[in-house]
Amino acid sequence: MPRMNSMRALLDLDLPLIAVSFADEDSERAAAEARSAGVDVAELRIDRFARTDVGHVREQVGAFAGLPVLATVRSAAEGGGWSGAEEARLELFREVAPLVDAVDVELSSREVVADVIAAAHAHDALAIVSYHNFDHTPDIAELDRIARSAKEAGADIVKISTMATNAADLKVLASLLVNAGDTEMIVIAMGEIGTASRIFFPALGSRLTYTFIGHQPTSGQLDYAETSRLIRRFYPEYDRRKGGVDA
Ligand SMILES: O=C1C[C@@](O)(C(=O)O)C[C@@H](O)[C@@H]1O
Repeated sequence: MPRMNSMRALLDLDLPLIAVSFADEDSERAAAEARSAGVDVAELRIDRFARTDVGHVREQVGAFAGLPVLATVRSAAEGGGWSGAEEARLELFREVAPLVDAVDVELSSREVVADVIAAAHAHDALAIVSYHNFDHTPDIAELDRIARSAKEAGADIVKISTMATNAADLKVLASLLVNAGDTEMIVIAMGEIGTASRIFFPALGSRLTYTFIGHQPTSGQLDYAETSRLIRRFYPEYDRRKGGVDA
């Protein structure tokens, strides 16, 4: 039976969307809180789970039923917690693809990226192809090249998340968004200087902003409550248009 991809339905509204990242701690409670708070997307950071056997991972995804779910198994090479074999990571992606709305795989994960995208597409899940740089923001030519490669690899959404160390970095990332053409993008400037990007890059077309409830995972992130307040403040359409989809 074809299933509805609820993240795609939200994206189609063309509004800023707010994700909260979760590991596998007390998922039933966390999911209930996310549902009642009106979180748009639950990002499951499977790479940060205490256990990654298939049964456990499926159960965790199940706990978030009713919310759009994005599955991430971030490689250690890009700042994630996955240091296991690539084959096992691919297997996890294949297991969750039929259960989730989107997956996030790094462009640099050359061994598995094509297969992860194919697994997502086989189940009508969106493929986010990502690039992270926790050290600096590369120049615009390099970022353009990365974004083009991710798109060519089959990304539905290209995600670029880099450390901003000065105002010029913010401008580089903003120009990437402004010149994205028909490439769907998520662009994040990490670090304290980048905090503004988490609220204002959606105005330039960034499709998702990442937040947390509880412990701050990445420098510069605002928590869900504050993000949600600011998004509502700056995007008056947010509540009005989303109402129809969430119901
Ligand atoms: O890559 C991203 C962006 C992020 O690192 C951030 O800085 O908001 C948070 C991660 O959970 C997510 O997968």
